[in-house]
Amino acid sequence: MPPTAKPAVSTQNLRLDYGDTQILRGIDLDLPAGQTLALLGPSGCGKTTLLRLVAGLLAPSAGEVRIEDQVVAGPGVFLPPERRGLGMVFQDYALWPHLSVAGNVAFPLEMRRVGRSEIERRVGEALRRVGLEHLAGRSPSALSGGQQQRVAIARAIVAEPRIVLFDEPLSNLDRELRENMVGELAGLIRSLGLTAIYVTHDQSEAFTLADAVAVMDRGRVAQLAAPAALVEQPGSAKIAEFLRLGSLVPMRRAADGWAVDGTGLALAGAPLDAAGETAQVLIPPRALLVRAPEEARLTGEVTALHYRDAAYVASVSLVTGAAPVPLQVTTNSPMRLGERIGLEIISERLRWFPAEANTTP
Ligand SMILES: Nc1ncnc2c1ncn2[C@@H]1O[C@H](COP(=O)(O)OP(=O)(O)OP(=O)(O)O)[C@@H](O)[C@H]1O
Repeated sequence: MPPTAKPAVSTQNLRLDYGDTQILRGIDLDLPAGQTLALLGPSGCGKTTLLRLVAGLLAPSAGEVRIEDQVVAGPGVFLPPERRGLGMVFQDYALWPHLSVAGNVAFPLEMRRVGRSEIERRVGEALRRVGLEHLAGRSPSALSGGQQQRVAIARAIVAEPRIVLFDEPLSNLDRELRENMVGELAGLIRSLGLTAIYVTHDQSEAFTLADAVAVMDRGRVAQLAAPAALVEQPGSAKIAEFLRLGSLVPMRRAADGWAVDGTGLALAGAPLDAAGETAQVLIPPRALLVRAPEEARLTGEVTALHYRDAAYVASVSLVTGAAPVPLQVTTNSPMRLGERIGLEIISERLRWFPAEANTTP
C-alpha cells in the first residue's frame, strides 16, 4: 500500500470485555482496499467477536473501528450496521424461506427503496455473478447447501458494497464442495475488487483466499502476514504448531552447538542469538530429503503413510540411539510402512525458537 493510501478498514487498540473477561485485548489492524484479510485461530480466540465489532453488531469496550477513514465505533461514536455500507455472509446463510431466491437477493435493495427496474437489473447481475440466474424463481428450501450459500453471497454483494465480511461461510458445506467454493469465492472477491474480512478456523481456506492472515490467539493478533510469509517465518513455536508447519523438536545446547534434547544428534544452523540452554527447532517437511539409508547420516523408520496430492506424506521416527524423534516427510518416491529410510536435513530451512517463545501469556 502506498504510504498515503487510507486503509479500507482499520482498528486501533480495539478491546472487548464481557464483565471481567477480556475477549479482545487490543487489536490493531490496517486492511488496504481491495485486499482480503483472513482471521484464523482456534475456537474461542475472538475471530467472530472482532468481525461483529467491524460489522456494528457489537460495540467495543475501548478502542476504535474506522471504515474508509470514518470512525464508525469509538468513544462517543457508534454507527449501526446498516450505516456502515458493508455486505455480510454468515455460516448459516440466513435466507428467508417464504421468499424466492430473487426475493432474498432483492431484500437489501428493497430496504433501501431502490426502484423496481433497478432492483431487477441488480438482482439479475448478482445472481449471474454467482451462477444462479436460472434458479431465480426457486424457493431456498429447494436448493443444495452450496446453492443456498451462493444466494447468501449474491445478497451480500447486490447493493455493491466495497467491503464484505464473511463469518465461516463455507463451514456447513461438505469438504469437496467447500474446496470448490473457496476457489470460486476467491475469484469473485477479486473480480469485484472487494475488500474482505474472512473468519475461518480452516487454514487451507485462509491460505487460499487471503492476501494477509491474522493468526489470533486468546484475544490478540499473534502474527499478521501473507500466507507464504507465515509458512517461511512463523513468529513463534506456538504459531508454527498451530499452523502444523512441521515437527517441533526440543533442542539443548551442546559443547559445540545444539543437539536434539536427550540425544547426541547435532543440528547445525542455529542462529547465534538463540539464548539460553534450551530451544525448539521447527523441521518442516521441505527441510527433509529422503535418501537411501546407506547414503545419509540420519536414519528414520516410516510409522504412518498417506498418499495425497500426488505425493507420499509420511510420519517418520528418527532413529537417534535414544528416544526416537517424530518427523514429517513429503516425497514422490514410494515408501512402505516400517521401511528404514535415509534423511538429509537442509539446515537453512530449519526455524529456531528460543524456549521462552512458547510461554507467552
Ligand atoms: N455474549 C457473550 N458473553 C460472554 N462471553 C462470550 C459471549 N460471546 C462470546 N463469548 C466468548 O468470547 C470468546 C470469543 O468468542 P468468538 O465467538 O469471538 O470466538 P471465535 O474465535 O469466533 O470462535 P469459533 O471459531 O468457535 O467461532 C469465547 O470464549 C466466547 O465464549
